[in-house]
Amino acid sequence: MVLTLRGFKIHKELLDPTAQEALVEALRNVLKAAPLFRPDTPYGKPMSVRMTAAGTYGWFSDKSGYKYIPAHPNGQPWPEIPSQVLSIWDSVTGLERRPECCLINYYGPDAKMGMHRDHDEADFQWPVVSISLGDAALFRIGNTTRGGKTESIWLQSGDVVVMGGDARLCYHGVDRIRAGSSTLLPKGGRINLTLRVVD
Ligand SMILES: O=C(O)CCC(=O)C(=O)O
Ligand SMILES: [Fe+2]
Repeated sequence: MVLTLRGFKIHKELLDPTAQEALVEALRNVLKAAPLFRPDTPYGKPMSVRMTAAGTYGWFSDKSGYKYIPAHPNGQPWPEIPSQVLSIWDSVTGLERRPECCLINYYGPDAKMGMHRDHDEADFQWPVVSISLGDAALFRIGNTTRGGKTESIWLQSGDVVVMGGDARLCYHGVDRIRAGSSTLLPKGGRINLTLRVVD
């Protein structure tokens, strides 16, 4: 089932439990090679989400701002994006072009993500694809400018969201996680993958 909310295409339960398990297994290797870290916002406050990445680029934030970087803060190149993840991109976008960054966000029980737009990429014609695994998250969608009315939807494990077209530059964020709502991740919490064409 695909829902459209303000141009965000939400593929409910696109990934069945077996596909979700396989994805978690593939991510285990990525996380071993590129451990989660907690970036600082440009305002100096640590983010509540921990993150890492796979692909040519990883997304990074510190006092100097937001940017894409070619290696993990520990100096190692980012691992490759797992093939299962690329197949999901292929199936929901139908594009020849593939993403160069798979950002991996880990939300513990108290983590959230403030309203923002993804606008550090070179070309906004390419969509952003987001994959939810583990605990459910209350996802809020706003407008192309900050403020105004918003709408929220719970994203469940296995849901895949495509932000393309006018929705590509819409504000969005995660208000909260419903801790314990999924048993997919052994330690609980939520993993969100966002796939982006960077260059
Ligand atoms: O966790 C989510 O569902 C959204 C993540 C997000 O918006 C981002 O990483 O830019
Ligand atoms: Fe985002």
